[in-house]
Amino acid sequence: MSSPILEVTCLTKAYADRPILRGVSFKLAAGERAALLGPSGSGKTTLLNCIGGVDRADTGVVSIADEKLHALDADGLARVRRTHIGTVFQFFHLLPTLTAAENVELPLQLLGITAAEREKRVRALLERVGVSHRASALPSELSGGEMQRVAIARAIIHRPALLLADEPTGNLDSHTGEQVLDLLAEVVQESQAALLMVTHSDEAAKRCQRILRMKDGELTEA
Ligand SMILES: Nc1ncnc2c1ncn2[C@@H]1O[C@H](COP(=O)(O)OP(=O)(O)OP(=O)(O)O)[C@@H](O)[C@H]1O
Repeated sequence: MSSPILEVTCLTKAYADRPILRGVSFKLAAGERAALLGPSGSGKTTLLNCIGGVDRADTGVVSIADEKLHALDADGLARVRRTHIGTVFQFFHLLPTLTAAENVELPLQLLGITAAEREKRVRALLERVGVSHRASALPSELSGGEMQRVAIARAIIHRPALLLADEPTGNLDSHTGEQVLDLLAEVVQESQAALLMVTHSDEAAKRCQRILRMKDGELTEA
């Protein structure tokens, strides 16, 4: 069997001596979609941040596409994040002074992809996520659903192995949220990325094959 895209082993993290993650272990394979559920304050975002290289775990191992995060310096971590990880946030986090197309293009610029190739891929992906007619719009001119479609395109444009989503529908009405969830599931399926999605939404969890639950710093699988 091929090695997992994401392997988390015995991860621990404390804030001011208060344990938040108490030995979290799980694996995700290519094409797998996992919902991460749990009460507020149970450590879901902390876990996502340690996996995404935004925060460092105290002990334990996060391995993404066979790269062990704790062994990397800041440059190495930035490289792994640019290459292997895409992230979708609740509040979209689009850069306000860039157009939709420029936001989506950004990860490819960071990877040094040529302008011609960037333009081709951005155009095709905006088409795929249903916002090609809004390519020249600034984020402030987009609806919430359009912003999240653009953000999803930005998260997958560089074909990452791992997609992290933190409450991707938390700021959308339920109908728009369901459309965005369908899109997210489809693009993950098409790209065979692994998806780890923090959510409080049953609708979001339904679209995942695996349900992981955080409780008191420990992870269990339903
Ligand atoms: N930088 C930090 N410094 C200190 N404590 C923190 C920090 N970040 C998070 N915490 C605490 O760690 C605990 C877990 O937070 P986390 O955001 O991971 O929970 P969560 O499960 O994602 O919650 P929610 O569902 O409300 O977003 C909380 O009690 C939070 O206050």
